[in-house]
Parts: sequence; C-alpha cells; structure tokens
Amino acid sequence: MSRIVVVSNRVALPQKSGGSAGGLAVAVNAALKDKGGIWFGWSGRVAPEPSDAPEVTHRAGITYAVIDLTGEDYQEYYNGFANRVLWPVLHYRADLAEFSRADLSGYMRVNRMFADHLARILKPDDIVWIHDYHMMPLARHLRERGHMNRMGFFLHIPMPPADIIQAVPQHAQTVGALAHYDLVGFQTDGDRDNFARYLEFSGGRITPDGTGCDIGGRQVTLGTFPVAIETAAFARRARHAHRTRYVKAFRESLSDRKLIIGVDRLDYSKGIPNRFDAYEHFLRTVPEWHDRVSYVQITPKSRTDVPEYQEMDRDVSHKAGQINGAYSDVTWTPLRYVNRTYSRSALAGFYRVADAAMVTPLRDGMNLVAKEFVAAQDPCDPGVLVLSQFAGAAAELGAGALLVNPHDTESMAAALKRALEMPLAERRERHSRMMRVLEARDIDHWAEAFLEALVPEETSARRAIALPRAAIRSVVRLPATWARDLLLRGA
Ligand SMILES: O=P(O)(O)OC[C@H]1O[C@H](O[C@H]2O[C@H](CO)[C@@H](O)[C@H](O)[C@H]2O)[C@H](O)[C@@H](O)[C@@H]1O
Ligand SMILES: O=c1ccn([C@@H]2O[C@H](COP(=O)(O)OP(=O)(O)O)[C@@H](O)[C@H]2O)c(=O)[nH]1
Repeated sequence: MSRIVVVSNRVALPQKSGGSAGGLAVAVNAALKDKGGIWFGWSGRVAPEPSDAPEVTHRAGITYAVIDLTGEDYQEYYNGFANRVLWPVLHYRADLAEFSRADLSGYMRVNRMFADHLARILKPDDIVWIHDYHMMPLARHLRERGHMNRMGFFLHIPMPPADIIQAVPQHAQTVGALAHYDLVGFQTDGDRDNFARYLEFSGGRITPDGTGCDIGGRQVTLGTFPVAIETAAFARRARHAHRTRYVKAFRESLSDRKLIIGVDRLDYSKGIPNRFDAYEHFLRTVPEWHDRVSYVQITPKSRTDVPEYQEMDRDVSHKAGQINGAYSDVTWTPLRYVNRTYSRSALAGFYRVADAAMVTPLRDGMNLVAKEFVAAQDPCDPGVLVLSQFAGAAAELGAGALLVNPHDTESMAAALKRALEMPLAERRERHSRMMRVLEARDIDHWAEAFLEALVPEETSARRAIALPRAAIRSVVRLPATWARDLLLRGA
C-alpha cells in the first residue's frame, strides 16, 4: 500500500516535552497516529550550517524527518514572507502586511530546499499531503523535479475573497501555485468558494458545483474538510484531568467563583484586546458580578521575533493591567492573564472547570480550542461557548454556541452575561447539539475524508483491510497494488 508523506512547517516531534501550542501540529499528529507515515518539516531550530540529511526519529508507526533552518531562512521565510505577508493578508489584515523582495525570495528558496529533500525520499506511489501557507509552492517545485505523485494541500487558515488575495505581492507565484496540487482543501465552504473565484480571475474554468477547476491544462479538485479533534479521547482526558491534584488546586483557587476561560496563542488574529474590552464593559455595567467571577486567559507567546507580535504583546499586557487596576480588590483579581504553555491534559481539566469560554477571534481558520472546550464539558452540567462568527468553527458549532461579532463590545459583554446566567436545561441542549457534530466528525473522519478525495481507490482499500494494527504493520511494505488486488479477489 502507498505511504502517506505529510509535509508541514511545524512538526509535533515526539521527544518534545509539553504541548504544542498550535492547532496544525495537534491535528496532524492525531490524524497520523492511526495511519502511520512520514512527517517531514522544520525542526523548530536555527543552525548556522544545517545538515544535509534530515534528523530522523521513528515512533509508533510515524517516521519524523526534520531539518534545521539557517538564520536567514528563519528570518525571510518564516518571520518574513509567511508570517508578515501571507498570515496577515489571508486573515483579512492586508494593512499589517510588510512585504520585501528578500523575504519572498527566502520563502521560495526554502520551498525549493524542502523539494530537494523530499525528492530524495519520495517513491512514485507515495501520497503527498502538504499543509498550510508556508508550503504553497511546494507541489510546483516537486513537479518540476519530475514527481507526478498524487499531491494534496490543506490550508489551515482562512482564504479571503479574491481581491484581498491579490494584495499579496506576486500572488501568482505563491497562492496561485496551489493550482499544481491535485486536491486543495479548506476549512469552510466560504474559504473554498473564495479560492475558486480567485482561480477564475486567474483564467481557470470552475465546474458548476464549484468543486473543480481546469487551469493551465491541469485539473484541480477543491474541497471543504473542517479540521477536527479526537473527540472521545479528549473527553476522557478531561474527565481524568478533572480529578488530578493540579486541577483541584486550580478549582479551589477560584473559591466558588464562576470561571470564564480563554486559550489562544498571542496573535492579533485572536482578538484578545477586543475580548478584554468586552470583559471590562461587562464589569463596568454589571457590578453584581463583581467578586463572583474570574476570567483566566491562557496565552502562550507566539512568533516573538515578528514586530507586529511584539507590539501586540505590549498592548495586551497593558490592557490586562488596566482592568485589574480598576476592578481588583485585595481578595479578588478579575483577570488572570498567563503567558505560559500548558499541556493539553491540563487544558482539558481547566476547560471542564469553566462555566464559559470566550473564543472570539477576529478571523480564524478553524479554532480547535472551541472544539476542545465543548468536548471537555460534563454533559450534565456543561459550560457555554461564546464563539466569534468569524472562526471557522462557527460553521459547525453555530447551532449550540452563543455567536458574537468580536468588533461589537457591548454585544460580547451581553453574551458573557447570558452565558454565566444561562439555565441548566438550555446549557445541556446547546452542548448536546455541538457534541453531536464533534462526535460525527472527529479527527479520523477529517483525515479519511481528505485522503478519500485525494486517492479514492487507495482509501477504500485501506478501509477494507482494517486489520489489527500489528497485522497492518507487517503488510505495509507490500507493493501498492497489493491492497487493490486483495479487494478485487474479494478477500
Ligand atoms: O507554527 P506557529 O507559527 O507557532 O503557529 C501555530 C500554528 O498556527 C496556525 O494554526 C491553524 O491551524 C489550526 C488547525 O487547523 C486552526 O484551527 C487554526 O485556526 C489555524 O490558525 C497555523 O495555521 C499553523 O501552521 C501553525 O503551526
Ligand atoms: O498552552 C497551550 C495553548 C494551546 N494549546 C493547544 O494549541 C492548539 C491551538 O489550536 P487552535 O486551532 O485553537 O489555534 P492556532 O494556535 O492553531 O491558531 C489547541 O489544540 C490547544 O489545545 C496547548 O497545547 N497549550
């Protein structure tokens, strides 16, 4: 059977302690866990002279192969073009983009370097699954090196309308290069449709149902695959974490006050200052809640070498200080603002203690925290999700969450009050609506759906031979045609 080769900038290396504070690594890790395969990407390290050979680790059916970047690569490709041009523009913030030709050329150079490494390990029948905005031109570089494998791309972040995409300087070389994949997947139908329009403006012909494009003699399939979580496992994790000493101590620290929780990387897309404004408005206008609620905002620092992130770090800390300065007293701190990374087990326990979660990004591809919060709740006494209408998660959880516009401070404050005062029956009803979605579409479903769309025959063959894991391990070295033959013989 064919191997699955996953490529992404961020890799969840098994030896790295603590949680990885980023949804891509969390999701890909969960998806690969059951399937096995190769995961190729950046080690997260910078070295003056990176080795020519990737560092390889094998763990539980996954081969991790990672490379270091030079300081120049890190600066131009990661901090520069990926995180100062593609990230802001695709999050509808063209005003924050800082473009330089040097950064674009660093971005293309690193993509070519990834292609050179991959060219050494790829076999003709490998299925290649590439992730996110760091790697948009990779298929083109691989095709130029003669690799005709099935190649799929999944975009974890939003895809804005075509006229915003066109704000990316030289967009045809980067976003436009997605046309070299066989399948391009998005988090929501809106993202997919925006990209279809962009391809149309670039001369492509879109099929009437919007899921295919004929461009430059190539056929590209477009699909929607909302990224998910390991719902049942995360719910178990939360039940277990709730009983640990650590989470018990956290609960006791609240002294019977209600808990509002927020968990986000320190990123301007997450709307943390807007959320703080809403909390401040809530405290100012609803004094009866003083001393009866604590808001814990867990915010690991992110992309700390990018100036826009440094600026936002200062702004958010300042706002947190102002709120506490204005409303605290000697026995009550209304806002606990914490710049630390917690393990996902600890987070699962914290979510379960919480009465409400504020997940209010200005734009977000999906937002796994929203899904994790729901999965972690006690169904008999669940907390309430306050969710931005601009998170990809709103498309699936909108029927159970309190949807808010993160630019509307007063409505967000009102939603917070409603969440804290919501009757038990309504909380249960809303929670069960969201859980039904998360149970039906978990992380296995996400990976299966994507691979099914990329290589339909291969995926059904995999399913047909759903043997115990040990047996699967002993057959993976057989030729790709083996599973198909087995199926045809009706075995
Ligand atoms: O790798 P970093 O630069 O440290 O950033 C962390 C990750 O952030 C982004 O995550 C996105 O993927 C999530 C899972 O699909 C999704 O829920 C979220 O909305 C996205 O923002 C980024 O896309 C990843 O590449 C980064 O690794
Ligand atoms: O201290 C932290 C904060 C976050 N996360 C995890 O990081 C992911 C964040 O993913 P999300 O999709 O919400 O946003 P992203 O950071 O990828 O934009 C979630 O799985 C969180 O559980 C974590 O492990 N520790």
